[in-house]
Amino acid sequence: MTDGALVTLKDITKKYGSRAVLTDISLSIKHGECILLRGRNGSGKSTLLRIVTGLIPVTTGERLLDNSQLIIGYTPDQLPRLRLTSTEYLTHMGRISGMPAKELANRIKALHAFFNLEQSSKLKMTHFSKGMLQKVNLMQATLKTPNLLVLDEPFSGLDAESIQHLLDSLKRIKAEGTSILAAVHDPLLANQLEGRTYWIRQGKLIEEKGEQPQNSLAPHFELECILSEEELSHVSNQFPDVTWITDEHGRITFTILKNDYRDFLLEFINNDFEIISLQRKEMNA
Ligand SMILES: Nc1ncnc2c1ncn2[C@@H]1O[C@H](COP(=O)(O)OP(=O)(O)OP(=O)(O)O)[C@@H](O)[C@H]1O
Repeated sequence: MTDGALVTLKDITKKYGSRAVLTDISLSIKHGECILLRGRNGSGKSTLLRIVTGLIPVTTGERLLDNSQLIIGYTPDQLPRLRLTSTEYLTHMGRISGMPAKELANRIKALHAFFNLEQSSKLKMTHFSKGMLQKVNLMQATLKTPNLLVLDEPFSGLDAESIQHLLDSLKRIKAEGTSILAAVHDPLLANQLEGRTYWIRQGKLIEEKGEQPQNSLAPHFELECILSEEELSHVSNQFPDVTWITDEHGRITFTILKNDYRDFLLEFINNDFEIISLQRKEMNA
C-alpha cells in the first residue's frame, strides 16, 4: 500500500478556512532519500512539512505510514532562546517522548559531541548564537535516531561557518540511513544536500527535472532592500522563483538565481526601489 515508502501522501488538499493552500499533493519519501522543498514565501512549505510529520490534519486525502513505529524528527524554523541549558532542554524533550533516563543521558552526551557543542552544554540557551540554537533544534529532532528528519529552513540566519558545520552534520545523518525532507531557501545549499527537489507553486507540488549538474556551482545573488508590502507583492508576483527573508528590522533579502538576475534588477531600477546591498554568492562543493 505504501510501496516501501516511509511516508506517502495521496491527493492531499489542505485548506485554512475556505482558502486552499495545497491541492492534490502526492509524495512518497523512501528510506534513505533526501527531498528538498522549495517555493516562495507563503507557498505552503511549512504546511506540507507539518502534514508529513502529522502535526496538522489534512483537509482531504491520505497520509500513510510504512509502520506505526516510524520515528519522525522535526525541526521547526526557529527554536526560542529558552532559559535552560541545552542538556536541560533535551532531557525535558526526551522524557516527554518516553526515553529511559540512562539512554537519554548517554544520547544527549553523544549528540553534544556530534554537534561540537560539548563546551556549551552547561550554558543557558539565552546565551546561544543562532547557529548553536539551530544545532540544539537538530539535536532535539534526533534524540531518538529518526527514520525521517523533517527540517524547516535549517540554515536560515546562520553564518558561513555554522552553515558548513550543519551541512556536514546533515550529510553524516543522511549517510547513517535517515531520510531527510527539508524546506531550503538557498538554492546552493539545496544542491549541496543532493536530493530530489520539489517546488510548491500555486498549491501544487512540482518535481524539478533536468537540472544541469554544472548549475550546482552557478552563482546566485542576494539583494538587500526595504520595500512596502505593496512593492514586495508586486515584485514577488513578477518573479515566482525568487525567494526572500525579512529580518527583525524589516529589511528584505532576496535570493535571485542567475536566470532572473537581469530582469529582477531592471524591475528594481525602473520602479526606483532602493537597494541596500547586492552580493554575488558562490559556494564550493
Ligand atoms: N494556522 C494557519 N491558519 C491560517 N493560515 C495559515 C496558517 N498557517 C499558515 N497559513 C497560511 O498558509 C499559507 C502558507 O503558509 P506556510 O507557512 O506553509 O508557507 P511557507 O511556504 O512555509 O512560507 P515561508 O517561506 O514564508 O515560511 C500562508 O498564506 C499562511 O499565511
